[in-house]
Amino acid sequence: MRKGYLILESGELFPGIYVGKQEPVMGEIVFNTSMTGYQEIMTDPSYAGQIMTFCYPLIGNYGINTTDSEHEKIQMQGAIFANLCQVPSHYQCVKTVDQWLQESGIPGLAGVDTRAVVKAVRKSGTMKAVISDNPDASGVDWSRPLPVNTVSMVSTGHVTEYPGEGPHVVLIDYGYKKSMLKALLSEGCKVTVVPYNTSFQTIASLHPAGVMLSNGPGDPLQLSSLFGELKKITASYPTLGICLGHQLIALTYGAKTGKLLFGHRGANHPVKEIETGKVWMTSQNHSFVVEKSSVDDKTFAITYLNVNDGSVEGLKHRSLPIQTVQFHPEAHPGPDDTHPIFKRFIDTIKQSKGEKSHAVTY
Ligand SMILES: NC(=O)CC[C@H](N)C(=O)O
Repeated sequence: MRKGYLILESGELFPGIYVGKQEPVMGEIVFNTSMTGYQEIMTDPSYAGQIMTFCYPLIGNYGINTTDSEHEKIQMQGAIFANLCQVPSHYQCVKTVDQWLQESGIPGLAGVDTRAVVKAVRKSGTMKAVISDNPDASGVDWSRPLPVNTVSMVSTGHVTEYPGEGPHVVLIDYGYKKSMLKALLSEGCKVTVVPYNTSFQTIASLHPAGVMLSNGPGDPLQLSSLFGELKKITASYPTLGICLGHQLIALTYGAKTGKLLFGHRGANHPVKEIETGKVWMTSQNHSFVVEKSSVDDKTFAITYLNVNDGSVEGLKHRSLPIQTVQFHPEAHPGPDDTHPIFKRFIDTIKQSKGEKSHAVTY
């Protein structure tokens, strides 16, 4: 057992035991309050560049299986645990979290007072942090920048087609989670996954019936050079934007985004659907939000609001078939929850088929 330390840029130091790859790493410290789903969280490309603090005190008790990953590999820079179970029990378990971290070359710390870490992050906000075997914080170079072009690090480099009998959806990959693809395929869609910087012309040549903009890591403004193409794409096809996709659509149509102090990450974030007054429990994972005051009422209707802090959780374009959600409908923390958002998107595609009203020629 080797001692390791989590050092926050604000100066706090938290001791623990090194797990996974025992080497130093720097990232942005965040926390997630979910009680289960650690395999999905660790492989979600939206966490690229971040060190994740798991709030739930016991992680790893059902091990790692071959089916639940959201991507082929672990995406986070590092992981912080209170108790990390080394003897998991589940009929599908193939390895422990520690073994998986080691194989993947990702450092982690176990035995950490994660409640204290969360309190520090809630006070000072998400910030740089390091995992190291050296408790002397004076040696850390905090001026070292964290990567900003994180989407290009996780997006695919090629076009992949998944067959289906239903409407053809082009999924723009900013770091998509497999559950998103699965949700579309389960509705019978044919899906073509394309790289994050695919042009309008290339997408048009695929003749989609609808377009989906995925989740992804980092600040949505890293992709500001793509807003022109995104405007042509979203003005031409029924569009669904999820999380980063939602933020990109808002920015493309003139709204602004800002950064929350410590983000929303967990599986029980209450969101109110404005039209019905119904409250959904949602899975969330984001730092950035669309600023409510920047949403032009003539362009968008706000469709969902966060019950805890009133932040914008969804938009619907007033004249184009564009809908967006900040939360993750594919990650339904209960049995079905917000999956109907995909059904609604497919209904919109079916209704729009043949209609020329929104088609734009460039
Ligand atoms: N899950 C996501 O798509 C996250 C979006 C963005 N990277 C944020 O942190 O706000």
